Amino acid sequence: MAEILKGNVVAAGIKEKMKKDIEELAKIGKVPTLGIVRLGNNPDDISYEKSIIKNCDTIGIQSKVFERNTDMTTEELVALMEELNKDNSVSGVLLFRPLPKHIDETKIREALSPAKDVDCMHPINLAKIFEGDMTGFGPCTAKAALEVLLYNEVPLEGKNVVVVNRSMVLGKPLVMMLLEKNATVTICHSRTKDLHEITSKADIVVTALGKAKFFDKKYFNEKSVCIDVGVSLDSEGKLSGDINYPEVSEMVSMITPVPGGVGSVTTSILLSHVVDACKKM
Ligand SMILES: Nc1nc(=O)c2c([nH]1)NC[C@@H]1CN(c3ccc(C(=O)N[C@@H](CCC(=O)O)C(=O)O)cc3)C=[N+]21
Repeated sequence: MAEILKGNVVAAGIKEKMKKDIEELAKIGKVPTLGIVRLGNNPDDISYEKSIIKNCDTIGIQSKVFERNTDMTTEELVALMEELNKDNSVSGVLLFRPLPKHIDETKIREALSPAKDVDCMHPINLAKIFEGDMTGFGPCTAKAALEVLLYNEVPLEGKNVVVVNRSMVLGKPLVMMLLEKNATVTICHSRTKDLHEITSKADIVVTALGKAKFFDKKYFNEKSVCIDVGVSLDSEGKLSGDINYPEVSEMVSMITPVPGGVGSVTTSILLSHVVDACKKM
């Protein structure tokens, strides 16, 4: 049986530090506030939003949801970002991605002020990650996957890590963060041939496909450390990760569950960024 790497213990440490900061801010009349921009009703956006609002409420951070239709234009979304930049009652902004195909993501990324960019979509903040500077706002999901590995003292130096995701939200920045820890990294994606041949030879596999229960036993070995970042609904409508959990957890050495794994850490990291953004305002 694999060791189950739960997110709540990792998140608890992050929240503890945050609470002290929120108390200090309250003394000077400041309440950290997150603006959430959501286009449409993607299940993984909704799942993240629920987790964010629940955590904001318990920890004393304000959240404001800006819900818009998926047919919104690039210009309208740029205008919303500019409005939020000027809004002194908003400390940080999260825009759910991927965006609808007709939206020009480049323009949107540049529209948000880097100081409010708590999920690292502005090119300036991303560039820092690619230069090996981990001091700014990194992408929350990528940071969460790394935090789970660090908290559980999984060795990274010289290890083979395969990341199945090539997005700017997760795969590409995570690979840069792992390089900083001296891991040997491989990115796989939808056109990768014989994916299981590559993942089953790795020490650590990070999955983020958004295909419920896609990865079965043949993708892993007995020593595999499995970090499941996928969030989607299975055929019964239940929240599920990319990994066929019951089957795979019998075989590998460590695995994160969904829900209750990386997701809960992602939320805490996002909120800690909101607190940091508020401190600098
Ligand atoms: N710009 C951007 N950054 C993201 O980081 C991002 C995004 N867009 N789009 C959507 C995906 C999805 N995602 C989740 C994070 C946490 C949970 C989470 O905390 N889930 C809870 C369960 C919540 C429930 O029960 O519904 C858990 O895993 O325990 C879920 C999903 C981040 N994403």
